[in-house]
Amino acid sequence: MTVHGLSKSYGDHKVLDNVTLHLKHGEIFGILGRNGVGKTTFLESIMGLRSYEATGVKILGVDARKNRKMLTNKIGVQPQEAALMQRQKVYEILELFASFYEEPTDVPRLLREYNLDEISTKYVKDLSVGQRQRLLIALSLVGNPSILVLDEPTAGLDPQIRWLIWDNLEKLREDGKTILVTTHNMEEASQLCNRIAILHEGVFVVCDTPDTIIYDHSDPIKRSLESAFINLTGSYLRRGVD
Ligand SMILES: Nc1ncnc2c1ncn2[C@@H]1O[C@H](COP(=O)(O)OP(=O)(O)OP(=O)(O)O)[C@@H](O)[C@H]1O
Repeated sequence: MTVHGLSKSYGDHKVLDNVTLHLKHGEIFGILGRNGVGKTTFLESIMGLRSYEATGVKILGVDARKNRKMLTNKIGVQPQEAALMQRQKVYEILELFASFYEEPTDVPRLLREYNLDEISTKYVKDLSVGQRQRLLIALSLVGNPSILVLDEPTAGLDPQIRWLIWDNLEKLREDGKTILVTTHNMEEASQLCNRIAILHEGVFVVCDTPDTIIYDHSDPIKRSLESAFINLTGSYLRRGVD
C-alpha cells in the first residue's frame, strides 16, 4: 500500500499535510500520535470513507479511488460500533456479514479464534466491552481480506483480551496479511509492530522499526518508545485539546 502526498482539511483546519507512507506486504504497521492529531482521519481517508486530496493512493497495486469496489473485498475494516444491530445474536451478525462476500472466512473458526464460541447465541446488546470489541475485529476479518485496518483495536481492554488480539494479529501476519493499526499503547506498538510512524502536526515525523526509533529518539537513561514519542511530539499539554 502506498500513499503519496495525502492532505486533508476540515474547513481551515489542516489535519494531514502532504503525508506519504509505504506499507510492506505482510507487516504490522502502527500509526501513533497524540489525541486528535489525525490518525482516524488518515485511516478513513485511505479507506475512501472521507474525501481527501492526494497525488496517489495505491492499494494492492491499484489506484484506490478508481477501484473502490474491488478493494472493498480485499480490505478488512473494523466496523463502527453503530454497525452492530443490538437485537442480533453474535453468530447471526457474523453470518450476515459473511453473506456479503463471495469467499468469506469460516464463521465457526472466527468464533473460536476470538473466544466468541461460548457466547455465540448472546445478543449484541448483552455483550461486555471486551466481547463487543472481539466481535468487531472478527467482523473485519469475515471477508478474508488481504489488508486489515484497525483503529485502536485494544483501547480500554484488559490484558487478557489484549493478548488474545495480539496473538491473533501475529497469526494473521504469519498468514501473509498486511495490518495497519493505530494505537496509544506503546507496549503494543513496540512488541507487535514491525514498523511505526508517528503523526505530529500533520506529518509523519518518523517512520521506522520500534528499536530504531527507541535508539534514535528516546532518552539514553529511559530507553523506551514512550520516551521517544514524547521527545518527538512534545511533553506540553495542548490548550483546549488535552
Ligand atoms: N468530521 C469532522 N469535522 C471537523 N473536524 C473533524 C472531523 N473529524 C475529525 N475532526 C478533527 O480533526 C482532528 C483529527 O481527528 P482524528 O479523529 O482523526 O484524530 P485521532 O488522531 O484519531 O484522535 P484520537 O487519538 O483522539 O482518536 C481533530 O481535531 C478532530 O476534532
